[in-house]
Amino acid sequence: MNELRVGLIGCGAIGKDHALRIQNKLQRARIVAVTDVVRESAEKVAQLCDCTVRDTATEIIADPEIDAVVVTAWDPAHKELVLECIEHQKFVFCEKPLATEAKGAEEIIRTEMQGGNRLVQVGFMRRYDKGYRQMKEIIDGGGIGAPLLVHCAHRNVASGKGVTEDFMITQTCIHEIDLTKWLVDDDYDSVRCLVGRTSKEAPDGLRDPQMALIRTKSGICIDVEIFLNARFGYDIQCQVVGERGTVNLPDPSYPPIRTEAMKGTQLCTDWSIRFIEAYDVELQEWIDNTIQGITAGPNSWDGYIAALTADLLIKSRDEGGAEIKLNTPERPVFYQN
Ligand SMILES: NC(=O)c1ccc[n+]([C@@H]2O[C@H](COP(=O)([O-])OP(=O)(O)OC[C@H]3O[C@@H](n4cnc5c(N)ncnc54)[C@H](O)[C@@H]3O)[C@@H](O)[C@H]2O)c1
Ligand SMILES: O[C@H]1[C@H](O)[C@@H](O)[C@H](O)[C@@H](O)[C@H]1O
Repeated sequence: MNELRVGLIGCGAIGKDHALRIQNKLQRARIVAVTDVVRESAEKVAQLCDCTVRDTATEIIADPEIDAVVVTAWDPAHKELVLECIEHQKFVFCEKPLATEAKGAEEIIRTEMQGGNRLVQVGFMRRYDKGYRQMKEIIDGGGIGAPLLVHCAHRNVASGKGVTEDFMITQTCIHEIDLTKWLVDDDYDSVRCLVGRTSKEAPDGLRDPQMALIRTKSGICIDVEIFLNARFGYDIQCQVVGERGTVNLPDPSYPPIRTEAMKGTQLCTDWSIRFIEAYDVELQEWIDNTIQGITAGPNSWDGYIAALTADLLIKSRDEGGAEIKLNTPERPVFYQN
């Protein structure tokens, strides 16, 4: 196969971005069809990509002329769409989270293993970001000694419409849940989630910010600030403290400006720009691997462990911040890269 024929399900913000990057920017793939429960959204993207619109997701997944599927529908739809892809033995790139609860992700790994072929990649794109990759290289090379602590902040300008407290964990913190495990190469042992004073900027019913605390099996302590209504910018921070030094995630580079007795640099205001290069690298690698019939990158097992961790963070938060043990199951050989 020289070119991957891709069908995309969910034509909202990231669906449109991914469709356009596959169509115009990346190599060896083409969007052939899109769908969305809101037909107008699919039509807009189809027009931009010069491809067809299908009435249902099944018409994409079951089409023998489509080699692989990109799922960019909203979180609660992921599980069923991925299961349907597995049923048709179709390669699928699913945006995070793989499922909104661990039991959904568990069903996916069971079905995928029964089918005998690894087909799923989960959109944990931070692993493809240059800054995080540089940090990992330094940590793995022993550049700061053994990691002891990880400090993360995940700040959005504003919570989107309909965002719930559970989404703060399953949709936002899920990035750090996957990322820090990968960064320090350790499994999680226990979690806590604390809620303190809520910002007046947060909408009613959303206790924002929240703080996730995770301890790994080797004893590394990780804190993650989740702040959806931080207002000042889209600000992603990460620092790993080791026995002999620290390493920080570099901020995106912008020219320093001096004006009106102030100096500074611009800040991003959303994820689509902050991680634009990571999305490009992630999807290009997915395309290249899929053409060869390989799945690499974050797989369903990573999606499952992330969902399990998220479930327990929510439970801890709802129980007033109690520490909860994880008892992570061993990664099956099937899911070892
Ligand atoms: N990796 C990242 O950094 C990143 C960034 C943004 C969004 N996401 C994830 O991507 C997904 C989409 O996010 P978004 O910001 O584009 O949201 P969005 O609300 O802008 O778009 C979601 C689209 O999916 C459609 N949809 C919902 N259920 C559907 C179904 N069953 N079949 C077909 N279409 C369906 C909606 O009509 C909407 O057009 C979410 O799961 C989100 O968590 C990931
Ligand atoms: O909080 C948002 C995150 O910062 C983004 O990276 C996306 O994952 C988006 O879906 C979340 O709502």
